[in-house]
Amino acid sequence: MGIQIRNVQKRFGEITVVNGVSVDIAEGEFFVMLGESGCGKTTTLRMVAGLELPTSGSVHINGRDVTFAEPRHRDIAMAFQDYGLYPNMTVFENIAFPLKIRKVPQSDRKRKVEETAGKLGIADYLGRKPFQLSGGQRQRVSLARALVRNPKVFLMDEPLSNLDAKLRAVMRTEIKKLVSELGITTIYVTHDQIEAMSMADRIAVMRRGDMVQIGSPMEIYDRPLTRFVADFMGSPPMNLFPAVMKTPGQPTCQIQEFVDTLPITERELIAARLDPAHQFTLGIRPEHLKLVQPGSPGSARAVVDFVEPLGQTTNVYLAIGDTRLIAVTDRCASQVGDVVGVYAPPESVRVVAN
Ligand SMILES: Nc1ncnc2c1ncn2[C@@H]1O[C@H](COP(=O)(O)OP(=O)(O)OP(=O)(O)O)[C@@H](O)[C@H]1O
Repeated sequence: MGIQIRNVQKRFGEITVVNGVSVDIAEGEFFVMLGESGCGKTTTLRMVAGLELPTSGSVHINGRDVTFAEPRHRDIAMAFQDYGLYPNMTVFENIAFPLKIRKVPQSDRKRKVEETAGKLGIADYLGRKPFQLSGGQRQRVSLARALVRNPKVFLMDEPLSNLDAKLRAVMRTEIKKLVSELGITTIYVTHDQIEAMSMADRIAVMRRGDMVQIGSPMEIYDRPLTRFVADFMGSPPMNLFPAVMKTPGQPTCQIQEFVDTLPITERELIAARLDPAHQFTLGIRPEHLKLVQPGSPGSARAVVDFVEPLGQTTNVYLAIGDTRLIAVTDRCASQVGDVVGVYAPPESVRVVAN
């Protein structure tokens, strides 16, 4: 049950845009495909929807091979960035439309429309036309229309990207709550890492037609496997430093103080996985760096380059020689030009493939 995507590849002429992607999405799971523009997430979603046929590979939905099935035979609902509402129909008629074409009796239709509109907080607008609604209300109507017939699978492509930041935050919580309550298997496409982190049970980070890492939001945030993922997830991004293994188990890095404090398990990992002289990257999240007295044991001397107070936290931009890094701290007394110590707790230092 759920969705199985097996070795799905898509070529448009000479260009391969999806590169043999495989993933099992569990029943009721909220699965997010996250990546930059053009990485193939929409194309992958469209192949699950049946709007695009794979060049090779297969898609199973709830145990059935639907690789070449028409979209309407897949028992899926879809919501996109442009709401796709019928402008001449009222909100009621828009939401009722999928029930009408499935010949659901009129009395059931009314009940289901009112129930779904209630869940999405648009019960008061059923008599209006789409042009009489705000963007957020229109998106709610579009979601109601998708959900009204209790689909098993819900596919969403950047449904919130036309909304302002505050409304996006509200809507992402609402969507997540609603689809979890209804137990619908969901694939959600976005380029917004905050949306992905806050909504997903699992995220697939996509790059150039591949799913480069799949895991829970915190797994991906805490243990990015590659430099690309480390850089992509997190704002401000992870501090990344080139490192090299000159002697097995003894890495050297631009900021040697951080490497010297690496716990032994990380050293073993490095020693086991990488050849001497092999380049890799060390990563440290900005919130894990600590500002300490200059000269404190295990710390590196840094100059404060810029201080960016954000209210709850402060971004402190630092320079250690030519190396730039960012620390996120609570309130920060440091001023531009101050010399501080920067300490990276060993357990927070990550070894990342280039
Ligand atoms: N019908 C098509 N013919 C040729 N190339 C296409 C076609 N559809 C998509 N592409 C190309 O495939 C690549 C992946 O597109 P896709 O829409 O899947 O990316 P995406 O990750 O969803 O990006 P975005 O966030 O911008 O929508 C892009 O380079 C795009 O130009």
